[in-house]
Amino acid sequence: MTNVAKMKIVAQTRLPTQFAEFTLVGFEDPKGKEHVALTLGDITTDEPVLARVHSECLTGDALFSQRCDCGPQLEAAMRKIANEGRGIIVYLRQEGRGIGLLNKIRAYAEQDKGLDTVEANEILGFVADAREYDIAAGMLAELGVQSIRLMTNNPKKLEKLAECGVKVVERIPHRTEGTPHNEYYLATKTKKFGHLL
Ligand SMILES: Nc1nc2c(ncn2[C@@H]2O[C@H](COP(=O)(O)OP(=O)(O)OP(=O)(O)O)[C@@H](O)[C@H]2O)c(=O)[nH]1
Ligand SMILES: [Zn+2]
Repeated sequence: MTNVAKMKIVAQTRLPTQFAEFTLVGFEDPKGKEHVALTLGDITTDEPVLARVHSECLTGDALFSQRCDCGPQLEAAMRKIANEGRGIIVYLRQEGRGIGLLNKIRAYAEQDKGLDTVEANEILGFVADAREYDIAAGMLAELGVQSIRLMTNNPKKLEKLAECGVKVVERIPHRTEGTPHNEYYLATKTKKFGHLL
């Protein structure tokens, strides 16, 4: 298959959370970068697996930032998977849409001056979205996942995963409640990235 990164499972363990006890699987990609998947139940059968492919957002996922919707989206995904008793979260370490944490902070600083999220990336010399999904495809393949029902609002993500050979049988809308701080960000995602919000 093309566009599938060779992913190595390095270790795995139980991960008890308030939602369910997941299995946490630690991966290393061909460049030595670390990624994780959270799995619940048997995800190797031919029944499509409820899935979230989540790109790292330290500010949203861990620091409760209200500039974006990442934290609530991650939490909602864990909750939905727990309710079904089966699913997977592929957690990709492509912070800041692939530009890294410090550059994302630089981009936020540009947004503080009035630019939108796309213009801020561009003024810093980056493309609007540098993310790749070959690593997600490699993780899903390594874990024996055959097809997924993907929680996302991002049509580009569906396209890119399909290009990497991931069989997405259904898109499940994954909206969260906005805050006064992320209203403009979500509007820009709709306008410039075509997010279905
Ligand atoms: N460069 C940059 N990255 C951002 C910004 N806000 C959020 N991110 C990153 O964007 C990624 C999340 O992407 P989103 O566009 O929110 O959502 P998505 O994953 O494309 O789509 P959904 O599946 O619908 O959530 C994470 O890696 C965040 O760190 C920003 O203003 N600038
Ligand atoms: Zn975020």
